[in-house]
Amino acid sequence: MAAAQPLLELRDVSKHFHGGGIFKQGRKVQANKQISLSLGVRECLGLVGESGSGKSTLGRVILGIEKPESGEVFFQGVNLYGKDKAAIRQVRRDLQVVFQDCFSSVNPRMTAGASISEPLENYTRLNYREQLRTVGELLELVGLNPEDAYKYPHQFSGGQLQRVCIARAISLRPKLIVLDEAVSSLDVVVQKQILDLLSKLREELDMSYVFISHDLSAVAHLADRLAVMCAGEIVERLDTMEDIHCLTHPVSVALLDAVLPALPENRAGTVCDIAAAAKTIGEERSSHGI
Ligand SMILES: Nc1ncnc2c1ncn2[C@@H]1O[C@H](COP(=O)(O)OP(=O)(O)OP(=O)(O)O)[C@@H](O)[C@H]1O
Repeated sequence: MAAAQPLLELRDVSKHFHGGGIFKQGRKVQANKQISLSLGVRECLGLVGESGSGKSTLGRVILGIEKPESGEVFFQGVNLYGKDKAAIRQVRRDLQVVFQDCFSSVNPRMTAGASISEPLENYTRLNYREQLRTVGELLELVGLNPEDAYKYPHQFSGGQLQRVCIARAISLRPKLIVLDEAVSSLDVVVQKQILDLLSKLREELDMSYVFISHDLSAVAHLADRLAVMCAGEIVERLDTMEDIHCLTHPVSVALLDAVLPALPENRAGTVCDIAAAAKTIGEERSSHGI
């Protein structure tokens, strides 16, 4: 029997940029170098690495908005940079994104309801009443009230506005969401709430995530698998987060070292102890109500 087709598959993807301006003339930056990966239905891949390692570029490549020089990106079997534009448009609605900065992700002059409705207007033929009802349901799904549809971005807290952005991202019931540092600008309490929300929505709506972050503790909370990036390449992979203590690449170890255990009694100081703490940090946060 043939193996099930992965939801997302990258084959040998490479992307570089040429530095512009008088200070960077001709300098070539290899943002992604021969990256291959695949992702199944309802899976969450954590993509970690230090700043500039190419995570966000890879996220844009996966979203179909940053054409690589070489390699192929298949989503639901469709080559996102191929010739079949109709098929690409069809699968694009199943591919959404949530960015770090929720305030710049929405139009400050548009109500939350109008922002959430945008994808519905582009891709569906819902009438006004149906849109109103759908927006209300989406707001409830992300833990807000239907009346919040009439509020403007400045009337929300950062965590609430990120919920609005998540409501917009799930409005078309996508199959895959790229979460690009989606919780990084939030304080730890709100981070935990949004991670729990994302976890719940993944179950309820059968979605997959590519979760881009530099914070291994947040990734450990949500991801099933891990890819560590350095200088445009994937330098280490984990097929299960249970093995987080087995990471060996210097970048992985540095990321583990950057995870401070939440409680003083767990600060034993070795990389292995910190790895264990990274794995359990979500439980600690939960048990202490944060
Ligand atoms: N549009 C662009 N033009 C030129 N260089 C770019 C462009 N986008 C990204 N780069 C460069 O590509 C490299 C990878 O950047 P990218 O934003 O993908 O890294 P990152 O791992 O997401 O970093 P961070 O965690 O800081 O967001 C960097 O050296 C960056 O300067």
